[in-house]
Amino acid sequence: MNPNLLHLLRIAQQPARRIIGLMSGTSLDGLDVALCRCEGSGIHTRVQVEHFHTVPYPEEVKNQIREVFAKAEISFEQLCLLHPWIGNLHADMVLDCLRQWQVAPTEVDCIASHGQTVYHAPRHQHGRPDFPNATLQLGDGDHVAVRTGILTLSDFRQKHLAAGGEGAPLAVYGDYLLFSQQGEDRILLNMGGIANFTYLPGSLQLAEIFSTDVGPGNTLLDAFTQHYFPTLSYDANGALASQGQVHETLLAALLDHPFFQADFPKTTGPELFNKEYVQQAQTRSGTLAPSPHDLLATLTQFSAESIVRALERCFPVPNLTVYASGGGMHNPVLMTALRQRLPQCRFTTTDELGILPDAKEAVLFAVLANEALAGTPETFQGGQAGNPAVSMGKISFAR
Ligand SMILES: Nc1ncnc2c1ncn2[C@@H]1O[C@H](COP(=O)(O)OP(=O)(O)OP(=O)(O)O)[C@@H](O)[C@H]1O
Ligand SMILES: CC(=O)N[C@H]1[C@@H]2OC[C@@H](O2)[C@@H](O)[C@@H]1O[C@H](C)C(=O)O
Repeated sequence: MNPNLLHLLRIAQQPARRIIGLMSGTSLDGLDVALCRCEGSGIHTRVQVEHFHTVPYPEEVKNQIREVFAKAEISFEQLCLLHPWIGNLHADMVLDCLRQWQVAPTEVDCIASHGQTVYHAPRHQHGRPDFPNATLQLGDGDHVAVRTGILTLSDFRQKHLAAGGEGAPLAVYGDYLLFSQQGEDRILLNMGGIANFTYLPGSLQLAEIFSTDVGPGNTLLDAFTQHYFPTLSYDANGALASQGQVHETLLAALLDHPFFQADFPKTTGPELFNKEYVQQAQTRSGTLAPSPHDLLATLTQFSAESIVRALERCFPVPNLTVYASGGGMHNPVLMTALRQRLPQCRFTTTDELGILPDAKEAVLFAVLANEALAGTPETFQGGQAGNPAVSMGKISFAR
């Protein structure tokens, strides 16, 4: 037998595994690296985050990715080169972290590599009925495995697509395994480039659990902050938005899009929520030249309002505990708007559940890899459409 398979079998049979979860999201801010100790599997999964670090993307890396990011027309050569290039880049970032943490690569069982999403095209967004839901993450797993010497699982979203999902949100699987609690209806709200939430009913009924994207989290805020204030990459602590006024007519135009009326679950990305989206809403509402501060105030309210409306549509009397994560939870203007609009909800963060909010998505990919190795797809049997009962991740051996 190929010794790689014996190695895989040994890792799968261990009571616990050390797995590095990697996530680089739509904000292009960097690579989240979470070294996790995953014990057990399925609903018995226990995770301890041993180390976490976000390795910032240098400006040059962001620029290379931006050449293809969320663009319908690109250089095919650039796309081809980026796939191994990002794989090697992420591998080097992992090796740097391991050196800093004084952990040898041989002490890690597996890497769970999400890769860099460069294009997300659910059918409702591409609008071509003869083509399926599609999504593309770059950063080839074989390159990560060979360069680090660590078994790597990657490209998690394709199985979800193949089994009838939109390739996202995948958070629901890990959220269910780690955070379900009998007797408390929970919302796990992640505000990254795109905002999404998972609903975990206190009844623990698998069929009621679902996860959906709800609209822009920070993606528009980042785009216009960078546009008007080129030395800044985001509106830190909402400092710019807090100096502006919300334009109600522009806000109404921003919220007037079929995406918001479509049924849940649904997914989206910066392919829809981008500068053109805002410019079109400005044209329709006749608000052509709001000041940069007013525009950022309005866009922050837009992010908050799209989250609030999604929650209100799903739960007519939202009386829930909301566990926030992702970069948006550091924005007090956004968080205050959410609290004001949903006074009956209790807002906290996943810290309360033992997972650092900035690490949450990377941890969830470690959990997906743990399930692929040691769990069974049956764990999710009976889940809603959108959560197919499958194991995700492609296996790359290091040798
Ligand atoms: N102190 C802060 N104040 C305001 N915004 C912040 C702050 N810290 C982070 N952010 C926002 O969070 C963003 C990064 O969030 P995060 O890393 O969760 O996104 P992501 O994982 O790239 O996106 P996604 O989850 O959509 O894939 C930044 O681009 C910025 O907009
Ligand atoms: C295609 C893609 O990368 N989608 C991301 C993105 O970032 C947030 C939101 O849009 C979510 O649907 C998803 O990531 C998280 C980790 C998920 O799959 O749950």
